[in-house]
Amino acid sequence: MVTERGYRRLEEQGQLPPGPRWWPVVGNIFQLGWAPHESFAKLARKHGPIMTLWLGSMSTVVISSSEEAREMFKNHDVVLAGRKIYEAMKGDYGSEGSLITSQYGPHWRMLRRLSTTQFFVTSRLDSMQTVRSGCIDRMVQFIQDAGESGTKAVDVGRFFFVMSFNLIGNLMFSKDLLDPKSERGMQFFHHAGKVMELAGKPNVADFLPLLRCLDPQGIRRKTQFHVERAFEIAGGFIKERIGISMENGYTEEKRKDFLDVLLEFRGDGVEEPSKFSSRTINVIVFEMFTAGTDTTTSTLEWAMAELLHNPKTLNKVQAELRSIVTPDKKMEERDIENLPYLKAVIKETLRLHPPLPFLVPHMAMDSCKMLGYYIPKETQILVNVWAIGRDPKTWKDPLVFKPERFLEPNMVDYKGHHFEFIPFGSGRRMCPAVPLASRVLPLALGSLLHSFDWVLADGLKPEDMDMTERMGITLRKAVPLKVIPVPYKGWPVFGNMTFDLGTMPHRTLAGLRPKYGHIVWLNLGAIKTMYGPYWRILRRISSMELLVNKRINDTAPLRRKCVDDMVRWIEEDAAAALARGESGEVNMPHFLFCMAFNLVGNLMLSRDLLDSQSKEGHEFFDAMGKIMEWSGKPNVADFFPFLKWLDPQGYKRNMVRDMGRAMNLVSSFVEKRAQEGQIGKEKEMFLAGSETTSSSIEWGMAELLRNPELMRKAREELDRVVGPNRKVEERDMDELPYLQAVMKETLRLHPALPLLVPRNALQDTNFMGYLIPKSTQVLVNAWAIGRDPDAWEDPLSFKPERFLGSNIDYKGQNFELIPFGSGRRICVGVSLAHRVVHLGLASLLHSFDWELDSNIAPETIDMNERMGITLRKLVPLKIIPRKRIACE
Ligand code: HEM
Repeated sequence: MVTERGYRRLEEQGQLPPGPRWWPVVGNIFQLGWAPHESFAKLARKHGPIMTLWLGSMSTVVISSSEEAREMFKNHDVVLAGRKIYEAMKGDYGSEGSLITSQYGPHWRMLRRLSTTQFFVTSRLDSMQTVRSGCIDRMVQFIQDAGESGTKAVDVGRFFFVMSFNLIGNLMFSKDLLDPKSERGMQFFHHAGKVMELAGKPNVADFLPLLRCLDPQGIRRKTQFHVERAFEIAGGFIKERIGISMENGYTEEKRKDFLDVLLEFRGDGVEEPSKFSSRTINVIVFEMFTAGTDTTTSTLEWAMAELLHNPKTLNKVQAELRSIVTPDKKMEERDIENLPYLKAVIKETLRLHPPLPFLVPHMAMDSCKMLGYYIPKETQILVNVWAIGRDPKTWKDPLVFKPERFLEPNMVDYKGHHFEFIPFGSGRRMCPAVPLASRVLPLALGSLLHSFDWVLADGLKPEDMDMTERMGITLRKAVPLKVIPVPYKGWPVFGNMTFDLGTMPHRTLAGLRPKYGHIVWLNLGAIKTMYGPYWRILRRISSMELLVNKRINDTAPLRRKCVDDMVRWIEEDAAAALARGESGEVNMPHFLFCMAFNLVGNLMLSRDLLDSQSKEGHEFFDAMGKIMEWSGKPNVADFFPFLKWLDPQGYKRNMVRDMGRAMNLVSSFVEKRAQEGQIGKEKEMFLAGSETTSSSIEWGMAELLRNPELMRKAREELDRVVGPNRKVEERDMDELPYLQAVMKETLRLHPALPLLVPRNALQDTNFMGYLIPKSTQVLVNAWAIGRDPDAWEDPLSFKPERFLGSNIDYKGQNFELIPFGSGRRICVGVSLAHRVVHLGLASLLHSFDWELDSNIAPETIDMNERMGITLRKLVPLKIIPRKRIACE
């Protein structure tokens, strides 16, 4: 065997892996620092990914890159499968019964086989599923009680610890140890906790053999004391269990726990004992607690901390969860496979915060050669998985918490084959409990994210969170995470839903953007369409084939006629009002709507349908106004199908009535004037096409009236191009860039369909790194996009000039301006609408001077919006037309 002095000579000769200079006696101990994983990573940058350190007299090789780890586990796994036993682990109880601390050999093999074939085997884990979900349910309940319904901060780490402890307790003895009623359980918890605390303390006796017998910090003595107490208690549980099983005998139906497995074990009596002594059982039991609780707790606490530190990610993982597990249900283990993002969150947590940053220290069972270096027998081997998980050579933006990286196809997992990500180790000594951890970690985290919304305590901002690490038995968060759990009630709470939407959904949704980013997930209940039947109407028009270009070109004279009619009606209406001694104000939306409606009627049926003076015209307009009112109110029955027949707010009744009125009128026009029998979709087309065009012209007029200087410019351009002696024609449009800019600016600020027409995801889609599950309704907030300060300078000002000399238009190619949508489902009426809005607005400006009532100053024109079928002006624009001499 090589002596210590011998090792050092070998190092000097360059046969041992290189390393920093060491001091006599203490070696490199002073370079350990408070965060050895970090200090070692720093040293490795200088001395290489396989490096020798002297911890006192303990020669240590540190592996710090995936390539070196691959070499170790692939080619030297057996010889490096020993365990370095620390002082605290040594005791009278020895390492005889322990899987973690036993050296590689027959005893270890027997225990390991027991673990993999009995404890963590799928069939046993499946049969104990209810045990796990029970522990997690109790944790949710404890947190709910402690959080006092969303007002009080809780230390989540403590709850995770209790849950993991009880979980192991149940796996071992079918017993909740941490039950206030079980005093012995609480004592066991106390002593086990102390042992873990002591094991995490650096012990000088490990590094300086001379001091070993002195046990200078008393760590060994104290550890032994607590281990003994814990063993006594566990021994009591075991005895009781043996008593019970003698009394009752085991029946086949009884679910076996780990203790049953240990008690029933019968070995060959040669390489393995014929049966386990109670001491061995005690050691194995105790070891499961030490191995399982702190690792699970630390991972879950870090996962929560990272999510709160990255609210968008939190939002995203909750969205995924709540789309897969409805709020009235509990998350179950079988849901995990449908929650790829949640699994990715767990992996990303383990990448950045492996609970055992050096694995459990390995030891060379014999001397060997690795990567050309000599590794003497009994060298301690530390694999710095913390540094490997943050290696910039392997990981892009290694310090950023980005679960998306694990969503890519063929991405790595932690099963020990991808050496860039080995939080559970690899090879023979790899953690045997991976199958258990893969179930518990996502279930525990997912259940908490599903049951509660989480708010940081004391108004702490995510970016101000302290994310420092503290090294104990595992790598924990230095400052315990304090968060307020707000019970999540999901969509059955109507208040929540109404808040989500409001009567101005585009504004509400835009308001969520600063907090949640550009893609926001909302759970709007069970339905797929947000505004019930009206959106469906609009959706249909976009798939109709009626608006083909050729037809539009051929029908220019019809539009001209409809616009002329409008001008004439306005003139007559104003004259009649003046004759009645009124101011001559006309209700613009009424005439605009009639114009647009007739236009569609003419296009489709070659008939005028409305006459502004007719009784039907007024009745129709009134019904339309009512529909707008009803459709502007969110209807709970649209979100909750089971409420449909109740029609709780009576909206549906009213809507059906008014919709019926409008539809009947349309049908009667159609039948009367066109003698057409079956008209289905076309009826809807009338409403949708008329609404969008007329509301756009109304907004354009309103904006120009508010900005007289802009009105003057638009007028000047018209006078110059068209002149006083003829009407505006569609062919003039190319010569009217300012008018076009006015219309673009109007559609930017006031898109008629602010959320476009909702789309449905036809299949699960990965969209910009987010999972959009099949059937999700996708709303594009064109209104918010048009007002985005990142895309538009001074976005809230009406400035047509911004479009002069620019190529931006609304044909679906410039995504900052998409009032008609884009892509396959872009409004099929875009060319028609383009012509109608320009012709309509131009004719109105060219035919009349417009005056406001003398009490109203331009800048005080009410520009509030109202959401109906389209986004209308809340207060209908009423203005006085004065026929322009120029237009005679
Ligand atoms: C987040 C959860 C967990 C992580 C990250 C983790 C990680 C690890 C690591 C890194 C090792 C050492 C591998 C090596 O030395 O090469 C290990 C070993 C071990 N783990 Fe886990 N573990 C977790 C949960 C558990 C649980 C829940 C249990 C038991 C209930 C458990 C039982 C063990 C045992 C018995 C060993 C020793 C294996 C041996 O030496 O052969 N672990 N674990």
